[in-house]
Amino acid sequence: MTAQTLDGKAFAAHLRARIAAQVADLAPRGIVPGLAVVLVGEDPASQVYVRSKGRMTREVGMTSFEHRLPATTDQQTLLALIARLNADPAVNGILVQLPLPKGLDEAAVINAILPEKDVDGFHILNVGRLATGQKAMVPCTPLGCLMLLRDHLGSLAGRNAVVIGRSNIVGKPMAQLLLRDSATVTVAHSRTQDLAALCRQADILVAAVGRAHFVQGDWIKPGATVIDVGINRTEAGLVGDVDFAAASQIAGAITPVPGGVGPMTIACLLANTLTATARSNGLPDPEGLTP
Ligand SMILES: Nc1nc2c(c(=O)[nH]1)N[C@@H](CN(C=O)c1ccc(C(=O)N[C@@H](CCC(=O)O)C(=O)O)cc1)CN2
Repeated sequence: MTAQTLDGKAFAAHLRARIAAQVADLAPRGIVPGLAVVLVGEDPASQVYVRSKGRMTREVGMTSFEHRLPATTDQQTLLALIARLNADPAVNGILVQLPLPKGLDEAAVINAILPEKDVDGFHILNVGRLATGQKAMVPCTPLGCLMLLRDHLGSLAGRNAVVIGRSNIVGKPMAQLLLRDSATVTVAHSRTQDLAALCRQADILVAAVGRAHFVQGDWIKPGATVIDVGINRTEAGLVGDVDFAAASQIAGAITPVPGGVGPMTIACLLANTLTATARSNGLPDPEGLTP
């Protein structure tokens, strides 16, 4: 069997076009969504992601505000910038690019963002709202995974889902979203016993471990849908957490790396910015952009 490739790049392009149309619909009301991205330090990958975020924000007709601070920035300076962005009515969404340089308190910085402007969905209030089924801002990467899964499978109800990885950015919110869609969810991690056997029971397998080709072909249940969140830079280029060549012989569908989940992350950031803008203006949530 050769798995269907779930083309995140094409899906994300389509999603951005829909967002652009909804942004254009807001213009007659004098509403232009604004997204502020804060980058501290010079991490090369983060610089690439922030550049792409700025470009795509402008492409869908939103206003992009970029704040680049040196790696030596102290906590107080960063918090002062966030306070200014919180108070700025032109800014509907605020994102602090992660990881932050050592010495800065990531949790304190994230929790300083107004929850309604927290387009990353990392603020403790949004985490709690998602976990309790309330209206939340939802983290972009898991939201993108959910969109791909729903598009491919339709209903996720009753399906066995295994999420490998328990990070706050991907693993935990992914598990919450799958639960919300009535999947039966197991979160696996470095201490999980017989991970291969567990994965072989998964109708949906989400790999978010950050280790190149960690998930092997014979871990996959025949016909399963495999979502690879990993982005690992190796001598052979960019690869995922799943051995794509081997897994695609057994899976029913699989996301590639690059071109799978990655592009969905930025498209969902724009979706969240539009959602934040709509909510702050007392408008209904935009069509098809929230879980
Ligand atoms: N504040 C945040 N920080 C980080 C997040 C996040 O969601 N919020 N996620 C990642 C990085 N990230 C966005 O910030 C991101 C990662 C990957 C891609 C992407 O399109 N990847 C491409 C490959 C691009 C490349 O060559 O590196 C792909 O997979 O096809 C977009 C955004 C950590 N930080």
